[in-house]
Amino acid sequence: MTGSTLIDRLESTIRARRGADPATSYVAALHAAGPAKIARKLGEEAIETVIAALGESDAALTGEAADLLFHLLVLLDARGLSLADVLAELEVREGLSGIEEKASRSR
Ligand SMILES: N=c1c2ncn([C@@H]3O[C@H](COP(=O)(O)OP(=O)(O)OP(=O)(O)O)[C@@H](O)[C@H]3O)c2ncn1[C@@H]1O[C@H](COP(=O)(O)O)[C@@H](O)[C@H]1O
Repeated sequence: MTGSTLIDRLESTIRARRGADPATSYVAALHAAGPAKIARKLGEEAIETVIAALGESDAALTGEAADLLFHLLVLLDARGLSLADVLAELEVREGLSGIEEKASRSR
């Protein structure tokens, strides 16, 4: 399974669950709690990922990283954005760093 297929599917699910019943949907519960709650959860997951990276097993780190990525997708979706927008920005930077590399090689 390719990463992009999984991410596409997860992003569609997140979009579809936005307006679901908060009692049965975690995504809907996050949206019902508001953007500050979504941002706070992302921050918590980031901290948990750092803690796992510094002293826990690879399995623990993988699990925390999955939580982090999931909450990032929810946060982006809440702003009408998607991972494709982030990847587009990284692509621009890749192009820029290629230009800088060429420039420094020709100096
Ligand atoms: N991938 C995920 C996913 N990863 C993590 N989580 C939830 O993220 C939360 C992580 O928060 P914590 O570790 O702090 O655990 P917690 O104490 O339960 O969280 P809080 O009560 O503090 O908010 C947990 O409740 C997890 O269940 C996820 N919830 C949903 N998904 C995907 O989103 C889809 C839609 O989910 P629903 O909206 O619930 O239908 C699901 O089918 C899944 O594919």
